[in-house]
Amino acid sequence: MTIEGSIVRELVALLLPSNPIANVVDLFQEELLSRLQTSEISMLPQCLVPDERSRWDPNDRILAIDFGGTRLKFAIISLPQIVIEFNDAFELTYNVVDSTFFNEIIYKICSKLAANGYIKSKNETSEVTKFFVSVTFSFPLNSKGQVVAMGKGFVMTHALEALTVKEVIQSSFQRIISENIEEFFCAVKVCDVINDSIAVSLAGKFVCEHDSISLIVGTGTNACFEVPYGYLPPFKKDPLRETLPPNYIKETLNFKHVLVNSEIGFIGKDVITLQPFDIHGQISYEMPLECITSGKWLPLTLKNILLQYNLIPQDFPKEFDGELVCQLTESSINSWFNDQHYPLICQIARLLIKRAAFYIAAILQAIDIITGCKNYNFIHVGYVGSFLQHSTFYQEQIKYYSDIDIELQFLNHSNLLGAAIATYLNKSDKRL
Ligand SMILES: Nc1ncnc2c1ncn2[C@@H]1O[C@H](COP(=O)(O)OP(=O)(O)OP(=O)(O)O)[C@@H](O)[C@H]1O
Repeated sequence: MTIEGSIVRELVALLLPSNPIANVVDLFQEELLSRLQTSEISMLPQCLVPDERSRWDPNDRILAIDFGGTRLKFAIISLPQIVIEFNDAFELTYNVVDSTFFNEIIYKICSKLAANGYIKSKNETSEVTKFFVSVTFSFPLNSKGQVVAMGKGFVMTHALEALTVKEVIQSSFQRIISENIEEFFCAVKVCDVINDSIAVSLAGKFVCEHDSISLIVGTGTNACFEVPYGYLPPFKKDPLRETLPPNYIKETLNFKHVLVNSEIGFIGKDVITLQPFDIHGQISYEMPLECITSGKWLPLTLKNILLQYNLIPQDFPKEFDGELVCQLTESSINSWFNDQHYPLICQIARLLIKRAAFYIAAILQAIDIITGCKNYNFIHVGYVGSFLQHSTFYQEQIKYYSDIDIELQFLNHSNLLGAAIATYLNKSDKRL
C-alpha cells in the first residue's frame, strides 16, 4: 500500500463513526431531552411558537436591524407578504460599545432611510411616519435582555451594564429623532430584540411551506426547534411565563408550543470520539458537535492533520477557513499545496466533511423525533451559515447519511425577516 493509502486508511478508521446512525440518533435524542430538563445554559425556551397570522395588518411596516458582527444590516419589511422593500448595510468602524456607538448607528440608519424616502422631513409631510423596530442581536443576552458579553472584536463598556438592548436602542432613536426632528419627522417603537437562532427559526416557520427545524452552520453550529410548553421543567417555564401577557392562562399555555434555542454545539460528549487533532482547547470538550461541524473549528482540525502527517510545512502561510475546506472538497484549483499531496489533502477534507455531515444528519433526526416527526417521511430544515451554504458536498452528505429524506432550504435574510416576524406576532400587545 502507498503511504497515501495507509494515511487514508488510518484516518477513515479514526474519523468515520463505527456506530450505526440509528444508535447515534437515539443517544442524541436522550441527551437533548436530558438537557431540556436540566441544563441552565442551553435548551432555553425563547418564545411561544406563533400560530396566528390573522392579526397581521398589511399597512404596518417594520424596520428590522441585524446586529451580527462588524457589518450592520437593516431593512424595511412589509408583512404579511414578508417582502423586503428596502435593505442596506454598512461596516461598523467604531468598536467601543457605548451610547455613542448606538447613536452613530441609529443616525446612519435614519439618514439612509431619509435619503431613500422612507423617512420624510417636516417640510414634506404633516404626518409623522411611524415604525415598529425589531432587532436581531447576535451577542449573548441574559434573561432580562441585557448584554452579557460582546466578543467578535467589540469592547463593551460599563454604560451598557444596567440597561437592556431594547432600552439602549429606544433611547438612541429618541435622542437622534429629537435632535433632528426637522429632518427625521418620525416616531419609533422598539418592540422585539431576539437572537439569531430564533430569527432563523421564525423566518423558517413563515417562509418554508412545511414546519421546519432551523439550523445554523456558519462560524458556529446551532439549531432551534419547538416543544410543547408542558414539557419544560418549572425553572424554564416560569421566566417565559413572565414575558407573556396576563391573558395566557395556565391551561391554554399547556397546549402551546415554545421555540427552544437548543445550542446543539454542546451535544455529543459521550457519543463523539474526539481525536488529538480535534482539540483546540477546552472548548472542544465542551462543544464536541460544534467542534467537528462548524466553519470555525473544522478547518483548524484539517490543518492539524496536515501538519501531523507533514503534508504542509509548520510555517504554512495560508489561513485555514471554511472557504478553503470547501474548495478542497470540490478539488478546485490548487494554488497552495504541493501537487503531489493535493489529491490526498482533498480526500482528507472530504473525510472531515463526511464525519460532520453524519453527526448533523443524526442530530436533525433526533430533533425531528422530539418535535413529533411532523412530516413523517421527510425533515424540512431551514438553514443559514456560509459554511453549509457554500458546500454542496456538505449538503449532499447530510442527505446521504440520513435515514429519512432531509430537505435543506437556505433562508436568505433570515435575521432581518425573523426579527420583523417576531414584532408582527407580538404587535397586538404594542402601541406606537
Ligand atoms: N465562501 C465560503 N465557503 C465556505 N465557507 C465559508 C465561505 N465564506 C465563509 N465561510 C465560512 O463560514 C463561516 C462564517 O459563517 P457566516 O457567514 O454564516 O458567519 P457568522 O454569522 O459569523 O456565523 P455564526 O452565525 O455561526 O456566528 C466561517 O467559518 C467561514 O470560514
